[in-house]
Amino acid sequence: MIGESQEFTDIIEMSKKAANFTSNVLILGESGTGKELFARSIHNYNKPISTPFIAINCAAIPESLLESELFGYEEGAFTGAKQTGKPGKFELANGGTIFLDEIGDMPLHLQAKILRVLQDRTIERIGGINPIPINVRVIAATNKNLMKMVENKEFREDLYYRLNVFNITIPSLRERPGDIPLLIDYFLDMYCNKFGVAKKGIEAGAMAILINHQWKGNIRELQNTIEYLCCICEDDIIEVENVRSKIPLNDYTEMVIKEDEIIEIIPIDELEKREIKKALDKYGHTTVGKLQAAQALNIGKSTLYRKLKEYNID
Ligand SMILES: Nc1ncnc2c1ncn2[C@@H]1O[C@H](COP(=O)(O)OP(=O)(O)OP(=O)(O)O)[C@@H](O)[C@H]1O
Repeated sequence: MIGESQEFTDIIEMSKKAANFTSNVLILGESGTGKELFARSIHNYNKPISTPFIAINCAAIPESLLESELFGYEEGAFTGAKQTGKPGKFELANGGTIFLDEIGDMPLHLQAKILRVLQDRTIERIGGINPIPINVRVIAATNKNLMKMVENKEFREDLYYRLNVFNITIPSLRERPGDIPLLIDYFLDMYCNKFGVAKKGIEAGAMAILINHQWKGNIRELQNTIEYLCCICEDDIIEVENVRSKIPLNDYTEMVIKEDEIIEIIPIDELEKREIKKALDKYGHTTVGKLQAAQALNIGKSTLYRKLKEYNID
């Protein structure tokens, strides 16, 4: 997990605390901020590898199937039910963690059922008659404003408080721009390694655009951008032009790049070489031209000849 900003280290500390208990955790944050990564990390911390972690995306499953996915069903519970019945995600997560992703999309009638599971610590398969005891920790996540949903009666208040024992609110990337260079370095390493090329560097201007971009898709968008840059940049250094092909400049980044160009530092020998070439272009490469060039540069003729040799000019 990459990040050194105060905002990030604070939630890492909170996650470590949560990981030491089996209390429920609610992870909030915009899309792509790392909610699933946090959920998996909280689950994995200090636990045997065999402890189950079962994830379900409540927004990706049609409402009609969600109930049977969560709670399972008994043989012949409904038309199309498998002969043998099927355990639900809660049962599969027994002894471990169920990760309810996009909990804000959970229909109200299923919210009531989940609340019952958390209170009674038992589940009932659809069509089943015997409650099955379960011991599961719930980690739920959403990018919706759950508190507002509670106010609007779209999310059950009692379930909200049951889930919100530990609250991890992940700040957006815009709120912690200091972490962007670290993440860029991490993803450059990852993708250059994956594509079997030497690790690429990044020009200061290109870095300025990336740091100042709005990153509405957060770390996921940054990750995809770095993957793209590793693919299209054929040189060792990712330049402004490469980044511009993906991220349009805004007024601010345009200004930052201009400033960067203005204060570009040129090594002294490079500067000397450029000025000598300029003088020779002006006066010509003849003996007389070289004499005039040396005078214009305010150096002796023999110094000019020495430098021509040193810089391999002429
Ligand atoms: N701190 C981090 N360090 C390194 N990689 C990260 C970090 N946070 C997130 N990522 C990476 O960013 C991508 C998106 O993360 P993840 O899927 O956990 O976000 P999410 O908030 O669950 O997204 P969504 O809301 O869309 O489900 C993943 O590839 C994840 O590995």
